[in-house]
Amino acid sequence: MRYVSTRGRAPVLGFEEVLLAGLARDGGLYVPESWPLFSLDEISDLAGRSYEDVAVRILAPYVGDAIGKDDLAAIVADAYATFRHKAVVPLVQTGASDWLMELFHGPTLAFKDVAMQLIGRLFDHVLTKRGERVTIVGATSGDTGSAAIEAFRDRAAADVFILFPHGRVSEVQRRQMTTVDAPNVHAIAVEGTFDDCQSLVKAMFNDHAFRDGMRLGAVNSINWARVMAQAVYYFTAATALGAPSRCVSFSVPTGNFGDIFAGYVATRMGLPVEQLVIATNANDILARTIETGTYSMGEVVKTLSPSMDIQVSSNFERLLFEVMGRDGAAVQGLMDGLQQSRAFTLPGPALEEVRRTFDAGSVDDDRILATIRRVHAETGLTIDPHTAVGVAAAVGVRRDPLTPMIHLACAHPAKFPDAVEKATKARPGLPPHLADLFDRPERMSVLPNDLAAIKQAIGEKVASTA
Ligand SMILES: Cc1ncc(COP(=O)(O)O)c(C=O)c1O
Ligand SMILES: N[C@@H](CCOP(=O)(O)O)C(=O)O
Repeated sequence: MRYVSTRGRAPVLGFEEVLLAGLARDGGLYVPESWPLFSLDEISDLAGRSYEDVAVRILAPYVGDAIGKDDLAAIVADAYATFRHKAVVPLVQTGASDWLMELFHGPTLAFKDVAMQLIGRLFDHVLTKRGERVTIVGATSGDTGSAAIEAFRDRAAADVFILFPHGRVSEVQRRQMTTVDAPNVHAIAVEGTFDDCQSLVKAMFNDHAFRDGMRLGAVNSINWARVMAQAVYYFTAATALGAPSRCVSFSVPTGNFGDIFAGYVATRMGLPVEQLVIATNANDILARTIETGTYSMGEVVKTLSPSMDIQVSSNFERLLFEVMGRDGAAVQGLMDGLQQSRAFTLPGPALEEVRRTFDAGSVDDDRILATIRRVHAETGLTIDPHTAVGVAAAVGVRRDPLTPMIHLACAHPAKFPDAVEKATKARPGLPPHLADLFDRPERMSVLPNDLAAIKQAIGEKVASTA
C-alpha cells in the first residue's frame, strides 16, 4: 500500500516510511492511496476468529510487503499477549440492543494500548532491520502518553518524550507516565493545555531541520499505524453481533477523532455500519460542526473526562480529505482558514456526506455523573467518565432502537477514581499490576509552553545519551 498526504504536497510513501514519518512533510496526515475493500464473504469469515487472526487479516493490505505475513502474525500475537483478557476487547451486553466494547484490558488501562502495543513492536521491527534510531515525541491528555511509554520503555532504538498538560490529567494518569524508571523515557509537564502540547509536537515536525536532525517519530493518531490498528476492533465487535448480515452502530467518545475515524475506515473497507456517533464532552467543537457545518474553535474547558478536553481534533482532517473528494488543495485551504481565523466552514455537499454516516451529541459533567450512576444501578458495571460520554450521547441521536449500539468503553474506571466515586460512592481500585502506583517515585520536568525551550530540552537529552 502507498500513502498520500491530506494536503497533497508531501511525497507518496510506503508503509515502512509512513510508520516512521508520522506527520506528512506538508503538515498533512497520511492516508492510504485507496481503501482495501473486503467482500461480504470475507467479512463473514472473520466471525469467531481470534482477535489476533482478525488483526492480521485487516492489517495485511495496509502493511503490504513491508513486513512478511509470518513476521506480522508474530508481532500481533506478541502485542496482544500483554492483554489481561483472552478476547483482547470483549463485548458485554448492557441492554436489549446495547453492548459495551471493553477496550481497557491492556497494560495501561485505556484503548490506546490496543494500537500502541502493536506500534512499539512495529517500530522495533523496522528500526532493527534498518539499523536506525528515532526520537519519539508525543502529546497526551493522559492516555496516549502512558500507553506509549509502556510500549516503548527500554527499547534500544527509541527515546520517548511525552508532553502532557500540567495539572490537567488525573493523578493515576500522571503517575503512569512519571513513575516509569526507564532511561529512554521522558515525561514533560507543559504549562498549557493538551492543544498546546499537540501544537508543539506538530511544530517540531514542521521544523524540518529539527525533525531530520532528531529523527522524530510520532505515536499520536497523526501516525496512520495508530488508526489502522484501531480499525480492527470495529470488525471483531460487528461480526460478533451478526455483521455483515446485520447492521450495527457505534458510539465513540471523541477528542482527537482518531478512534472514530478508525470506525469510518472500517466502513470504507466494507463493514456495514448504520451510524457512528461522535460523543463529545463539554468541549463540543465536533458536535457543533455536525450541527452547523462550521468548525469554530473555542477555549478548552476542564471536564470530568479530561482525556477528551481537546479543541483541535487532528484526525478530522482525514475525514475532510475523504468528503472533499480527496482534494488536498481544498483541505489545505480549510486548514489555512483555521490557522488565520480559528474557524472554517464545510461546503454543503461535504457536510451532507459527513451526516450520512455520523451523528453527534455532547454531554456535560452532570450527565456524565448521572450516566455512571444509572449504568451502575441498572447493570452493576462501573464505567469511566469517557465511556459515560459515549453511552449518554447515543441516547439522543439513535437512528433505530433495534440496531445494536456498541459503546466504546475507552478506559478503566480506576484511571478516574474521583469522578467515579462521586457518581457511585464507591472508589474503583487499580488492578494488581498497578497496586503500588502511588508508592513509586515520580520523575518529570515542568516546562513552559514554549517551542524553543522544549526543543532545547529534547535536544540536550538526546545529545547526552548519544
Ligand atoms: C479515555 C479516552 N476516551 C476517548 C478518547 C478520545 O479518543 P480520540 O482522541 O481517538 O477521539 C481519548 C483520547 O482522546 C481517551 O483517552
Ligand atoms: N486522549 C488522547 C489525546 C491524544 O490522542 P491521540 O489518539 O492522537 O494520541 C490522550 O490520552 O493522550
